[in-house]
Amino acid sequence: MICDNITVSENGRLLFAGQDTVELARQYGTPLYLMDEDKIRENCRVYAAAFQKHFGDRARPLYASKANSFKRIYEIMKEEQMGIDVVSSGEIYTALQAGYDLSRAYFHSNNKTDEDIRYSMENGIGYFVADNVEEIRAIEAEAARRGVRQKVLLRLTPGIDPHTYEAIATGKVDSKFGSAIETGQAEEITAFTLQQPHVELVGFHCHVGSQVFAEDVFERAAVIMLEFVAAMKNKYGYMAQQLDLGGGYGVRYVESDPDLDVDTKVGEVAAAIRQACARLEIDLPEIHMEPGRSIVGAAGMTLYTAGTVKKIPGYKNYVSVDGGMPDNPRFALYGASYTCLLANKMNEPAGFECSVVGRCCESGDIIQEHVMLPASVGRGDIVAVCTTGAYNYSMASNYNRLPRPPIVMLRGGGEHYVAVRRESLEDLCRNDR
Ligand SMILES: Cc1ncc(COP(=O)(O)O)c(C=O)c1O
Ligand SMILES: N[C@@H](CCCC[NH3+])C(=O)O
Repeated sequence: MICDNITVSENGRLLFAGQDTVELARQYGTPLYLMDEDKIRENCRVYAAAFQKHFGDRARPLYASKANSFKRIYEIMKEEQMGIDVVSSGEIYTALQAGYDLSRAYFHSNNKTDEDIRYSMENGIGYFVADNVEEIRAIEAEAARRGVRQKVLLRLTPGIDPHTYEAIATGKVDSKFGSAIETGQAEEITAFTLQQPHVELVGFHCHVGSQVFAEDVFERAAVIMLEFVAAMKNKYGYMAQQLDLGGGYGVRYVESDPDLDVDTKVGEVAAAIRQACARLEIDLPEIHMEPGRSIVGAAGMTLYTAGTVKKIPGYKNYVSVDGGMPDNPRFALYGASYTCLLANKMNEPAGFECSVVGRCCESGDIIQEHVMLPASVGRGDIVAVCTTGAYNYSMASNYNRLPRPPIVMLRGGGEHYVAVRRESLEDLCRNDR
C-alpha cells in the first residue's frame, strides 16, 4: 500500500488507521473525508526531530495551513508546538478560534489587503512574509499607526524550476510571487525595507513549488538564498536572522511515487547550508520550512458511494461517485494522480479499467482515469481515494450546490469523531437573501 496507515482486513475491507472504512461510510454517510490524527502528529514530529537533529534548537517547521485548514488542525498544531503559515484573514480567524497563539504565525500571500494587515496585527501576528514593496509600505503605515515595530521576512524568487506541475511551481522569476534576485528587485526591496522605521527585517523566504521530488531543489534554492544573504551583509551590513525555504517534500499518491525520508532529506539540505555558510563566511541563520502536503496528505482519505457504472463498448468505462470536483478539484486543475480502491471488495481482483468521475454537470469532473477496480463494481459500493488530506477540503467548493463533506478524525484505539460537520442543504442558502 502507498502508506502504512492503509491495510486490508481478512474479510476484504479497506482499513484506514486500522479502522473499517466501509463501517465508517455507513455510519457517517458519503462523501466523507477521513483524517488520521495519529499520522498528522507523527508527520509533525518527524519534521521537528529532523530540524532539531540537523539544525539545532532555533530551526523549526511551520505547518502550511493552506493544505488543510479547520479548527481542529490548528489545535493539533498548537499541541505539537508547530509554527504555522497562514495566507488570509480566514485562516487567521480559524486559528484564533482554535486558541492558536499568532506570535508563531507567518502571514504569506502575494496580495495582503489593508484589512488583512490590520486584522492580523490587531491579533498579534508574529511575522509577515512580504511579497513586494507595496506590501512593505502598507505594513509600515499600519505599524506606524499602532506605534509598533512589525517583524517581516521578504519573499524572494531564486529562479529555480522544481519540475513539478506548472501550476504549482512558484520559484521561477516569471511568477506572481516574490521579488526576483535575478532582476535586482530582491535587493531593491531589501534596501527599501531596511529604511523603514516601523518594520524590522528578520530574514528572507523562498518557495520553489509543491509536490517536489527532484533531487536537490531545496539545496540549490538554499545556496542561492545564502549567496543573497551574504551579498546583503557585505553591501548593507545587514545579516538575516531567519531563512525560510518554503514548503515541504512531495508525498506518495501512487505506487510509482518515491517514498522520501524526511530526516535524510533535511540532513542533505543542512549539509549544503552549512557548507555554503562556511564558504560565504556568514553565520547559520535560523532555518525554517513550511510543509503542508507532507504533514496532512497521507493522513487523509475520501470515501464515496459508487452510483452509475457506464460501459461504452470500444471506448471506456465510467464509475460515477457521489462527490467529485467540488470536494477534490486536483485532477481537473493539475491532472493530479490518485490511488482509488474499492473499499468493500478488496479481496476481489481489480481487472476492470475505468475512469472514476464525479456527479457534476461537467465533463472535466474526473477524480482519476485508468483506475483498476473489481469487475463487479456497482451501485452502493464504497470507492476510497487515498492521500486526500492536502488541498482537498481546503480547495473544496459548492459547485452544483453540493454540500461539502464532513471531516471525521480517526485516532488509535478505534476512536473517531467529527471535526467538521457535513454541510446541510440549509447551509447552502445561509447567505442568500
Ligand atoms: C509559501 C508556501 N509555503 C508552503 C507551501 C506548502 O507547500 P507543500 O504543501 O508542498 O509542503 C506552499 C504551497 O506550495 C507555499 O506556497
Ligand atoms: N493546491 C496545490 C498546491 C499549491 C500549494 C500552495 N502554494 C495542490 O493541490 O497541489
